[in-house]
Amino acid sequence: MSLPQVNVSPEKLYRMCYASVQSSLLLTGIKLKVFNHLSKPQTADQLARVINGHPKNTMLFLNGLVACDLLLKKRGIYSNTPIAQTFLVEGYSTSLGKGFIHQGSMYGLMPEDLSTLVLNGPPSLENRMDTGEKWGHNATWMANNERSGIAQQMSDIVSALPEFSSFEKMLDLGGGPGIFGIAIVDKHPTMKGTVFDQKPVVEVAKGFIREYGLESRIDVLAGDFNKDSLGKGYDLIWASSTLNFAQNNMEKVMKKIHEALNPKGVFINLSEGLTHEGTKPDFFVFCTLVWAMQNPMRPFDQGVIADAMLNAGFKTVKSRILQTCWGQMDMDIARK
Ligand SMILES: C[S@@+](CC[C@H](N)C(=O)[O-])C[C@H]1O[C@@H](n2cnc3c(N)ncnc32)[C@H](O)[C@@H]1O
Repeated sequence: MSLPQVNVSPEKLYRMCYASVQSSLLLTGIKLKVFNHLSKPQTADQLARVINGHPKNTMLFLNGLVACDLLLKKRGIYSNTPIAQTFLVEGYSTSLGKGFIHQGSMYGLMPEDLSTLVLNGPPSLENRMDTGEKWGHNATWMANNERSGIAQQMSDIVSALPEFSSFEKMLDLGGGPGIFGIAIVDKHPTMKGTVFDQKPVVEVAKGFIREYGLESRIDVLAGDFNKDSLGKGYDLIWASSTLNFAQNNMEKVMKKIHEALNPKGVFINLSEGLTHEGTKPDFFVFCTLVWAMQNPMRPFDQGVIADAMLNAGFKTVKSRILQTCWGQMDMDIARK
């Protein structure tokens, strides 16, 4: 009897099996405030005393975080790497820890939970994520997701549009905490803006508008974009990661957007755009999988938004694929 002939390596499977260790290390580091403490370099024993931890296991845990490149270790002294220092220390406008804890609890499904979703489909309506209360609750940490790079990147792109200087009024549709709208309005000397979202969410947006001193230029409009008017007279409408909630109503909502724009107005949508029959880019396949299983909506396939824009009467649509810190995304720019 001889050993089997193996022509393919199972290494990828081992790595997938242990991938959840990395997310547990990240989330536990946030929970135990390790990154706050390691803003000041220290040994494992020193940190164990601070967090009241078991010395050997604290050292093993910190070694795991070093393997993830979130910490550095030099002669037994641990310190944050720049990515941990910028995004995982609490109390900054770029702190992402709170959001990761929330998202981790949603994505960190145990195999039995995922089997239930695969076998039984979405849970009852009470667990749905698209209620105004849930989004209102999440809007504060969502702001840090937005202002940790992507809002800056997008406002650079929008402000480089040839017609940008002529814009007088914009709408941030499904704007959440409103950071994209704030970043775009801030690039313009006079343009006014409105953040449209569900009532509990715009209440949070008001706080951020105040924080950036834009109360005289940005207001909020509470409503449901599937049912309510979006207002009118906009030169620019911006929507990011939000039209998934209009998926069953896309034709109507896109027509509303078209009507709410002034002649020659511009609608820009930023969303995931899945390709290869819904299997790429892997970042969005992974990060949308659980909510798509739990909710009625699903991630967009590439080109769906652009087609809807043309069907609603937009004259031209230009589509771009962008590398962002939220993964590869599609920007569709429609002109009326
Ligand atoms: C994923 S968040 C995106 C927020 C922000 N645009 C961004 O890119 O970070 C989706 C937003 O859509 C809003 N939303 C969902 N359904 C909506 C509806 N029917 N009417 C208005 N807003 C809605 C949610 O309240 C939430 O703020």
